[in-house]
Amino acid sequence: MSHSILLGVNIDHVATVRNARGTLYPQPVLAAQLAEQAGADLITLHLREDRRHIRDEDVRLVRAVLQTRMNLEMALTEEMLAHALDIQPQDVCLVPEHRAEVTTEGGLDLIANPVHCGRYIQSLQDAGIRTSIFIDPDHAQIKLAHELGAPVVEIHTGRYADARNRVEQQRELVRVKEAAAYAASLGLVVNAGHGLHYHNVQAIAAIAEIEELNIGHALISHSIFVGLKTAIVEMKALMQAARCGQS
Ligand SMILES: CC(=O)[C@@H](O)[C@H](O)COP(=O)(O)O
Ligand SMILES: NCC(=O)COP(=O)(O)O
Repeated sequence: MSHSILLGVNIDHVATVRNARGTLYPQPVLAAQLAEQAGADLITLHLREDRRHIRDEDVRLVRAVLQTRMNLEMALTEEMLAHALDIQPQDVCLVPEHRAEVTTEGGLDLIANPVHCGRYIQSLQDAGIRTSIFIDPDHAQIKLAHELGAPVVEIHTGRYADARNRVEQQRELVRVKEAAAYAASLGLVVNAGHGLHYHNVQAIAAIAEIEELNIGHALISHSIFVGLKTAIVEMKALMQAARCGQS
């Protein structure tokens, strides 16, 4: 457990803006460099099968210039495994993908296919790539992630973020807290992410077992109005204040 908490900036939606018009700008690689200069502890990017935002060239460019750490999110496909083994990011986060989804809808279901998931974890770990599992706050899934050899889990905070009222939000917060404590008790590195923004991040950042938050859509959205540097500085300040019990 640490007094500081790391911020992974997910730059997917810089590419969304670029792809909207098919221009060369805004460049995700420039966003990655500016984010690092602003204090991002790592850069997260999701190379989706449908390339709706981040594309193969973005991953190569970012990997070539990154000073901190690349966390590459990918589905469990042979194509994506080959990309990861070629690019050699410091971290990979295995996430479920469904083409029709607007965004990631849930954590990876390890229980449904443990052998398949275990093979990807083993291949990545054998290549020296630290493997994280994007996972629901579910003890059975977390236990299996540990048994399959994943050193890291990223707890899906989507249900917390999408809660329709305070009661539901509190219930989901308790699930995240209990899952974080359980994962840490197994010796896993515990991260969290999805749907976090400037008004809901505090309660998650205050969870002592969580080492890193990956935040993208809300931060990039805010940067449209205040700039990327300010958006990152503000988010890190909120996270750190929450971690130190000052919010
Ligand atoms: C796994 C996760 O929650 C996000 O990092 C993921 O990238 C969401 O997908 P989009 O970025 O396409 O919304
Ligand atoms: N894994 C979560 C992530 O990278 C960013 O998710 P979001 O903040 O874009 O919802």
